[in-house]
Amino acid sequence: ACSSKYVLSQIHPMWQEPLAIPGGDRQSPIDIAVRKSVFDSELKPLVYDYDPQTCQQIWNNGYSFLVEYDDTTDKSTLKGGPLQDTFRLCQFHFHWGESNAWGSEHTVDRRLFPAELHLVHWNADRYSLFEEAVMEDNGLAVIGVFLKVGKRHEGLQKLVDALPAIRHKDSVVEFTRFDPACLLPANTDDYWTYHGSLTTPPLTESVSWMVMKQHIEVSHDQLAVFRSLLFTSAEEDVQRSMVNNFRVQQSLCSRTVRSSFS
Ligand SMILES: NS(=O)(=O)c1ccc(C(=O)NCc2cc(F)ccc2F)cc1
Ligand SMILES: [Zn+2]
Repeated sequence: ACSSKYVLSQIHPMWQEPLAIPGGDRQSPIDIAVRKSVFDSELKPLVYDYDPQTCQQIWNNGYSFLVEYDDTTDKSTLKGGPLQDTFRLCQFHFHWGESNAWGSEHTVDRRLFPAELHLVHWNADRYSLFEEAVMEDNGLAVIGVFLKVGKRHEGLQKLVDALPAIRHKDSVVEFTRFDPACLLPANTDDYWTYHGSLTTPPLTESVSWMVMKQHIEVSHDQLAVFRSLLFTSAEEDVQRSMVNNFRVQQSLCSRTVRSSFS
């Protein structure tokens, strides 16, 4: 009876909250209460400069799928915004729900989106490796972009077409010449920014978050392919759909969310 593989979409144990959290007063994600955010005229536009040639592979890490970039040189960088230094792109990934009603990690005035994109960068001016930067206060910069279901996203399709090859945890395929800038909204000047953490263990409090005000649109069918991924490796008897891979909103504590727009 165990030989028949069946698929469950249950809350993955990983998303039960760990007990002890380092510090714990600047955790992510959060709800962005728009009327409580503070306009900061000092915030500059984001300056991103991504080289599609640095795209290397796409893989299923058992939490999400990641598109990884060569971050051994300053070829794909982010600066400006609230950032003092130059940050290198190391990977991007998504979080999504089992239905279009939820899936994002951040919310805006409690509004949930079906999915959220995270572009992960680390401070190459001050550290020499991601693993070092991830432990430091000003070590990481993550851009968050909300996804809404609507028209098909042409740039996303190349990525969607690669997903069946990495259905199971720990599967990886070569993935090249993908420009992550195509996943950014037209307007990247309007964002909210705050100091937070990784949203998956080890939840380290090293992230400058920049959440875009403008969302991008993907089609229902494109999002459905995300949900065809599995949390489980090929060897496991019970396969579990990779859905609801988001963390619940955390307390803002004494933090203020700043906006780059009034
Ligand atoms: N959802 S998110 O954008 O907040 C996020 C971004 C990156 C990571 C990550 O790199 N984890 C692995 C990892 C963490 C470490 F702390 C050290 C090494 C390492 F590989 C986790 C969550
Ligand atoms: Zn993430």
